[in-house]
Amino acid sequence: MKDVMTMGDAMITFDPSHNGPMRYSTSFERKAGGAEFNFAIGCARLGLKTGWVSRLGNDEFGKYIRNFARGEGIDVSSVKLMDNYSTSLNFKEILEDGSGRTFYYREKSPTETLTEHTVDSQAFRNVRLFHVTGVFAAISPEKNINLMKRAITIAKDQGALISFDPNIRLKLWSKEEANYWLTQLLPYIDIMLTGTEEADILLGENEPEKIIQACKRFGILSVAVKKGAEGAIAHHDGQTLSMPAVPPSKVVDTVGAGDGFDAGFVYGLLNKWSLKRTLHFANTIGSMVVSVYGDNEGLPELEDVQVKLGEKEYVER
Ligand SMILES: O=C(O)C(=O)C[C@H](O)[C@H](O)COP(=O)(O)O
Repeated sequence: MKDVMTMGDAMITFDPSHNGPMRYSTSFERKAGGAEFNFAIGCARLGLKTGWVSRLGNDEFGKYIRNFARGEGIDVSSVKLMDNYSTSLNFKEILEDGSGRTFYYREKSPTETLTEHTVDSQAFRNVRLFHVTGVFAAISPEKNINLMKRAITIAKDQGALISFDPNIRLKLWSKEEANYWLTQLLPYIDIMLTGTEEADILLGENEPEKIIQACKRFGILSVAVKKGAEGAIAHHDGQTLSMPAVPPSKVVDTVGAGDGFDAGFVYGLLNKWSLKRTLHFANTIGSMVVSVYGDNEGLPELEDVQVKLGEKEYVER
């Protein structure tokens, strides 16, 4: 039995060695990223038994990403390296305030080869939670929405919860396309993890209370609305709670905070924590991610969060 399963593309992420406009960035650090991949790392570091379904290029970068995931303790038995495909790339621009832009080179993603017929359907059985996001959907909308529906149905039939982060990337598709395809997934979703702008595209609502009500109309009973530095509002078990963000020690790179929040939120729900504890835990992880460079380098292990929350002592030497 796995705690968590996810499916999606991963990329080599090039982080600039200096902040500022990308056109002046002359050196980069080679790392790895991708929404579902970051989520899987976040879950695995918290101690959840995690699996990831993907396709990477049969190249040096694909081997690096697969080894990286394996090193994090993620089950990569459903990650295959494909001949004639190159691993996707992503160059990051980071501005002075930690915000930035991404530049994708992923026109022919190896996950194109992942179909209803080639996917290992066994991967979705016996999992407590299956996490999907709009990034994977955006890569090949028609094929991937069908694949996601099929995988979700397998997981759900065996009792899994389905969590969903719209992760709408307007460099990959338009608002209209995102709305058309992603709304098809909503009737299957149990846990919605969204930002307000994404919710506006998806549900036509950008106020947390209205987002929660709109989700309910699709049968989505657990909702977290992420508002970055303003904190988050969540609804679960009939209770709605708003909590401020946990102030980070510094903000150097905001990418990956949402994925980290998602991992923390599902961790709390899987452990049947109170909504208050779950939301504070997820906010804490988000704040830890933004104070470290990289999409997933700041994702903490469980012990790191416990130290941050004052639940455990940090012993220096
Ligand atoms: O896979 C993609 O296309 C991505 O955009 C990867 C991003 O690194 C993460 O998805 C970060 O997303 P946030 O956690 O919302 O900052």
